[in-house]
Amino acid sequence: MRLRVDLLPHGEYSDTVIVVDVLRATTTATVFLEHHADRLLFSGSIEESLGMKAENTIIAGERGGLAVAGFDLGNSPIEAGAGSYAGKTVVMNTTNGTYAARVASASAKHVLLGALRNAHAAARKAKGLAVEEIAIVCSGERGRASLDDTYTAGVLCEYLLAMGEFTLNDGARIALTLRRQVGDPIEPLSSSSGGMSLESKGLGEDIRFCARISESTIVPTLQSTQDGQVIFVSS
Ligand SMILES: O=C(O)[C@H](CS(=O)(=O)O)OP(=O)(O)O
Ligand SMILES: [Mg+2]
Repeated sequence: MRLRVDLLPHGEYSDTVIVVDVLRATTTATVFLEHHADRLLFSGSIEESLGMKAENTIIAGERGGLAVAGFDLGNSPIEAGAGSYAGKTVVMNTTNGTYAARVASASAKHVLLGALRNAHAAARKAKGLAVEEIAIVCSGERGRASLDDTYTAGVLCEYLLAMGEFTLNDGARIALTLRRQVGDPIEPLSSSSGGMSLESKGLGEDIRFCARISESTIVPTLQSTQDGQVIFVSS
């Protein structure tokens, strides 16, 4: 089986993908499902999100790390964890993560959302689904590779290598080398450009939350892409 890490979304995926945006979209998505959201709908734009306002719908996301005017919530996993979403659809749109997930969903057979929070569960689920390739797709930071997502990809690779044999691409070797050199996740997350930007906005507690490894067994899983709607549910 091939194990591939793309440091940025690439475009074409044939088998199983784990999309990573540890700061913060895939962490926050996991928390929404932990708190019983029926489903997550990843929209293509802020305008599309605002057009989906309805009863039993929560509109969440950010620009520049902060909640958008007219949205119910931002992109904070701590804020998401303060609510209960049973019977609700959460519509998310963020700068990097929801875009990467939409790119992967256009071609892959299976798409999972991974973060440090659900790393072990996401790796195990991907191993169970994949036939020939697991691709870990880092969302990155505004079109550039990011330390936080690359480190998280390294943690996922470590778990996967403990579950079986893989041939690795260069991206997987880079991610593993980073993970093996830097044990503590706080360091790469807080020194990444996304992490420094969150800290400067007073959102440092989110970084600490996102750095906790394998506390959740929830893996957001692509349910459908019908009519251009990219929907994730709990698995
Ligand atoms: O909300 C976040 O943490 C980031 C914001 S930014 O791109 O770093 O300004 O968005 P995400 O899509 O979760 O990377
Ligand atoms: Mg990010």
